[in-house]
Amino acid sequence: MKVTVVGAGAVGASCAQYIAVKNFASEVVIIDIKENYAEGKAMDLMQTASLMGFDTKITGSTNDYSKTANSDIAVITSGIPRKPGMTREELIGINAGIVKSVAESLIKHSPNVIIIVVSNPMDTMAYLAHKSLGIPKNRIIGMGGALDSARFKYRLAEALECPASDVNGMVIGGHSDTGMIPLTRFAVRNSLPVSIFLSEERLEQVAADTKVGGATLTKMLGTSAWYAPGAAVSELVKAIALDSKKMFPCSALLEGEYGLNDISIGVPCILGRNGIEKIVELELTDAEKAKLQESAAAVKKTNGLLG
Ligand SMILES: NC(=O)c1ccc[n+]([C@@H]2O[C@H](COP(=O)([O-])OP(=O)(O)OC[C@H]3O[C@@H](n4cnc5c(N)ncnc54)[C@H](O)[C@@H]3O)[C@@H](O)[C@H]2O)c1
Ligand SMILES: O=C(O)C[C@H](O)C(=O)O
Repeated sequence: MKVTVVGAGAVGASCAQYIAVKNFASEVVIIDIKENYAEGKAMDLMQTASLMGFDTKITGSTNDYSKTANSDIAVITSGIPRKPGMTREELIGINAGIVKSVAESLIKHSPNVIIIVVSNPMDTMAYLAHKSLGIPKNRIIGMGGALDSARFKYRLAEALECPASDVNGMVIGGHSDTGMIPLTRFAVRNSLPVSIFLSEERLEQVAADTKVGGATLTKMLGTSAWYAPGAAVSELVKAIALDSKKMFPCSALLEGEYGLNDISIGVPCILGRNGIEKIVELELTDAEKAKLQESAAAVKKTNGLLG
């Protein structure tokens, strides 16, 4: 299993690290435009192999896509991150050109690759990859919901004063400060609805904190987060590599599901060796449906800014 990670920055390096440490891929190639940067990150990571006990071979390359040839999975993290006070949508002007050219270079050398788009604004960048490449829709996956759901679980565990491993919950909708939809109705501690333990007001606070999870960290760090994003990507890569058929909310191109068309947005997906193997359609309440429609309208507005 060969995995390419484009962008050797904070998220790309964290993603390569988690993939290697989980030890399921034979090879990870990191690629960046900054001279020697990916090579340096790859060497540094390789020097952790004997310490961390993994056998994955990590190499780096400065923009030479021939090194990525025949990748099974490629992750696009190239582009600029936001600074405190910015929205993800403000990154479109610079990141759209980067994501389009990177996606085209990847497909030239790996015609069967499954692409995971991370660069922001992620739902629009995933849509752009679909429109630019025209490959089967199961092979382009936007990563946002897996991260947002991890943050939802973190906030639920905080409110419940329990370990995150005791809770489960999912966030669907657009990967934006206002568009995320934490599905509080379905969230559980062990198998019990969290509404047994938390008041409506506390659950609303959990949802609100989840939605601004990225902005909160950007304010604290001066740039956006990387550990949880990298870990979330590594879980999607692992589910595809191991053909696990696990469910994650992913930004998927919709063709009528949830009443939406011509948009990539976060919905529950089953991941396996073919990428998105199934989009799961939930029975949403009228209020949840309205939130999803509103979230989709905002993503479409951003898509409209693509040249
Ligand atoms: N979808 C998500 O959940 C999620 C989570 C975190 C970050 N992000 C996004 O991921 C992106 C990367 O964030 P980061 O913190 O790693 O930024 P970063 O600045 O640390 O790294 C980005 C890297 O991309 C490289 N790059 C730029 N243009 C390139 C090109 N054409 N080809 C190859 N490499 C190129 C840069 O040289 C840099 O090393 C941002 O757009 C950020 O908003 C998304
Ligand atoms: O918040 C950001 O801009 C980066 C990323 O989308 C995140 O949620 O951490």
